[in-house]
Amino acid sequence: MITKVTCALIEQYGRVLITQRSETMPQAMLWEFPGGKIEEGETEEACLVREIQEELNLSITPLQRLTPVLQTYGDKTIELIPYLCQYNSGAIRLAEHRSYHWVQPHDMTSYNWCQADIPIVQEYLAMAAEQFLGNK
Ligand SMILES: Nc1nc2c([nH]c(=O)n2[C@H]2C[C@H](O)[C@@H](COP(=O)(O)OP(=O)(O)OP(=O)(O)O)O2)c(=O)[nH]1
Repeated sequence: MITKVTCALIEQYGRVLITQRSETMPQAMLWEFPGGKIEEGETEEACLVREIQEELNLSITPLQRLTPVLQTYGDKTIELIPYLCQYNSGAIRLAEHRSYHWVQPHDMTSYNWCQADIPIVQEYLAMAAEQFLGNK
C-alpha cells in the first residue's frame, strides 16, 4: 500500500521553511518540508492547510503542485506530494518538530534531508534558478 503524504514549501522573503524531524519520529533528525499523511476523503490542499496549522500554528495557502516522489523506506512506500505555498499569518509554534529554519535556496543542499525530499529540493532549485535568470 502506498501512503500519500503532502509537504509544503512555504515561501517568505525569498526563503523557504524547512523543519527537522524529532528523535521520536520515523526518519528521526532528518530535515523535511512540513506536512503529513492525507486522511480519508481529504484533498491534498486541505491536508496541507490542516497539517501546517496543527504542526506549526501557521496559516498557509497551497499555490502550485510540484512533482510527486515515490519512496520506499523498509517495508513502507510513500508518495510525497509537494506544493509551493504562500504564508498567510501566524507565528511558528513547534508541536512535533525539533527545529525549523528559513533557508535561502543556495543553502538547501547543506542539510541532511529525508531521502524522498532530495528530488523536490532539486526541482525547487531549478525553478529558483530559472526565476533568477528571468528577472535579470
Ligand atoms: N511530512 C513529511 N513527511 C515526509 C517528508 N519526507 C519524507 O520522507 N516523509 C516521510 C516521513 C514519514 O514516513 C511520512 C510522513 O509521516 P508523518 O509522521 O510526518 O505524518 P503524520 O504526522 O500525518 O503521521 P501520523 O503521526 O499521523 O502517523 O513521510 C516530508 O518532506 N514531509
